[in-house]
Amino acid sequence: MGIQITPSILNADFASIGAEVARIPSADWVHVDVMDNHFVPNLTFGPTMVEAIARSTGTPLDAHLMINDPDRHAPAYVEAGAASVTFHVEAAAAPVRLAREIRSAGGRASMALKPATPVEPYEDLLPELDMLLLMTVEPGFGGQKFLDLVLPKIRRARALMDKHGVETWLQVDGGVSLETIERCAEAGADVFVAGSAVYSAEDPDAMVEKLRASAAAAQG
Ligand SMILES: O=C(CO)[C@@H](O)[C@H](O)COP(=O)(O)O
Repeated sequence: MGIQITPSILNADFASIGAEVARIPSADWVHVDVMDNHFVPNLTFGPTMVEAIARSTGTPLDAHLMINDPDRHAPAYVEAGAASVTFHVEAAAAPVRLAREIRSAGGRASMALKPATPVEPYEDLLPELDMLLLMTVEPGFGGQKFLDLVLPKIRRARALMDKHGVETWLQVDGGVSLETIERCAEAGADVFVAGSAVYSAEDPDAMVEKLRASAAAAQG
């Protein structure tokens, strides 16, 4: 599978979202941040917008649900066209059932952990997941500073994945840039969300390629 770069459109121009997505043809995924103003103090969009973005691009969508009650709402995002759906374990009532529902609806099931949520209690869930997302900022906003304190957790998550021999991808999200991506890759992450680093670059697509090269170099 190798390194994958998934630009977040949170800091893109929402008035021209189709054109903004078209600026990053080298992206492996497009990361869409769904926020409900309850689980996080910010509000973005719901399945209707995800459906419109999915129609506008051939690049698969990676929907990150920062919402309460994902048990009820997550399957709608698979129906809207997201190929991968991430729910937060802090918000899910029944994460195993939810991961299975996402998979049976045809999506890749992914679970996210906020920076202070430990990974060890969820070790046995890894085979149920296609991806584990470790947040490297507190969720809610783009453009925040990368939290180095998450690096040991990335290493521990990678060790648990190796121990269980699972194919689960390990994603990081928040403050990922040319300055921080190498540290994440060295620690064992293989899927990288980058929002402001991509959309504040003069050439967003060239930045996607630079990020990929940097992560690949760090992994050797
Ligand atoms: O989920 C989130 C924020 O909660 C992220 O996807 C950010 O949108 C990433 O933006 P940068 O930190 O890369 O600017």
